[in-house]
Amino acid sequence: MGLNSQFRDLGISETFEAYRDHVNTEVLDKHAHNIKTDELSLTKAKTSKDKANRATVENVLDPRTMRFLHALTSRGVISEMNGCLSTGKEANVYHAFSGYGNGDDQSRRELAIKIYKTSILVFKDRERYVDGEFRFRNSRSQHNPRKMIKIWAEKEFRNLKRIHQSKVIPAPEPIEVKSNVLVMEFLNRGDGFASPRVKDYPFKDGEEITFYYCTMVAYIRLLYQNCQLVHADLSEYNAIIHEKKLYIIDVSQSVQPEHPMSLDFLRMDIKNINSYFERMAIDIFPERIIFQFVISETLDKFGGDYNSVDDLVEYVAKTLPIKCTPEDEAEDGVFRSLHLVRNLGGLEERDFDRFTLGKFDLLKSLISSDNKKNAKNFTAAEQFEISSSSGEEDSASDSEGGDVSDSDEDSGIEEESDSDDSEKSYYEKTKELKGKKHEDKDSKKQRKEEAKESKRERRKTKVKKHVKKKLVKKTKSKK
Ligand SMILES: Nc1ncnc2c1ncn2[C@@H]1O[C@H](COP(=O)(O)OP(=O)(O)OP(=O)(O)O)[C@@H](O)[C@H]1O
Ligand SMILES: [Mg+2]
Repeated sequence: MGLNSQFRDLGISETFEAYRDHVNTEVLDKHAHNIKTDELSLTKAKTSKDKANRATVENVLDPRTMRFLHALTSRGVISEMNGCLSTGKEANVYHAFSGYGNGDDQSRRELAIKIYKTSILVFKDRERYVDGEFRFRNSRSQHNPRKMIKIWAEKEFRNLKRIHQSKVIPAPEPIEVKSNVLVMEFLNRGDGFASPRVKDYPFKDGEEITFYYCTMVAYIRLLYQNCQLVHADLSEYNAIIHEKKLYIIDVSQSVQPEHPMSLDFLRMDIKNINSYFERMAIDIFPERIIFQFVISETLDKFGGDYNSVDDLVEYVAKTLPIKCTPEDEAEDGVFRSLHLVRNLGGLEERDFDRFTLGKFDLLKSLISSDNKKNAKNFTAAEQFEISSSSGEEDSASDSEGGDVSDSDEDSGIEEESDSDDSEKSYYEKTKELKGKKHEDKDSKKQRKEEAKESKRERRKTKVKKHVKKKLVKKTKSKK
């Protein structure tokens, strides 16, 4: 079955011209009652014209969008517009052709056209992805949804371009962007159908599933390290298997690592990918371990090429430990609830509350193998904040020479606490057991005494909570 019949089944098989006429008629029919045909009043006429121009069909094809499509046709970017491949919450994706040849003509090419919906509601929660993006600092128009959508389409175009040009991760080639219309390469299965999403791919066996899982994990790292991006909506729906290769799509919401929420998005991506592959009944890796694998600049015992997908996939498959025990699950549970803070700029008031509840962690304590290096990366002011807000972390490294697992264990989880062991979370306890299981009674006692003493000392010079808040506010307002 060819594309045309595929689209016929969808009820759409018109060429672009016919399609446009059809759509325009629909718009007229739908909004005829709004268009005044009686006596002309200048102000009223203006309103009516405005309404008709903004009326949308399927939330996508409003007359403005049709004009952009027409402009792309006039410029030869699109020669023929076909049916709809996907109607989503935020965008519809259409199939189209460029060029006029009949198969053997090189210029004839299949395209995927993603048209962002111009309805306002859907885009409401999207600001958080654009907010905090350095690249979009001047172009944010959060009060104008149409401008917002334009930014959104441009963002997807730029992100796609970045990924495509990196040549390390396959992605559809971006071709054009015009307002809310994005033109890109169409990933074709070869028989007229779009290549399947991971969700729909008919995997042969567990080995094949594991291969794509490890590839996905390697891609998350490459996206972060090479493309400087966190996908932020990664799932089995937003990856396509095309010619046996995994392609990443739908990158409009992707952010750079500097984005204040990038680490939260990264953690969410890892969770989504893990939960899909877990359902596919293969062994998966702990989320925290994948997180660490993604953000660590260098990898332990890695002799391969950091730009090579194959080398990274091999490393992932051979090196990352399998998630198998209830403790692993518990650790991931805590990992998901940690508030990830990259630096002072990301500190919020709620951090202090979370901190006292034991849910606070700092990036540097999350990635144990990068601990020392990251600690050095904090500026003096940041160090001050960190030490004043996470006393235990410092006391641990003071008293124990900054030993990696120890500072990890004590990473500021009980700031104000005179809390005893019973108040500690399951996670802290298991971590402690793991880190200190070879310690004898006396040295344990001594270590605890030292820690208590150092806590006592620290309390004497402790910065009060309200002072800390003020300090953070000051730092923020300086930015
Ligand atoms: N370049 C492409 N080639 C082939 N198929 C594509 C291409 N781009 C998108 N698709 C198909 O269209 C679907 C929707 O695309 P995409 O994920 O980019 O839109 P979306 O923003 O997720 O829409 P929504 O989230 O609202 O569902 C994909 O799942 C995929 O099946
Ligand atoms: Mg999608």
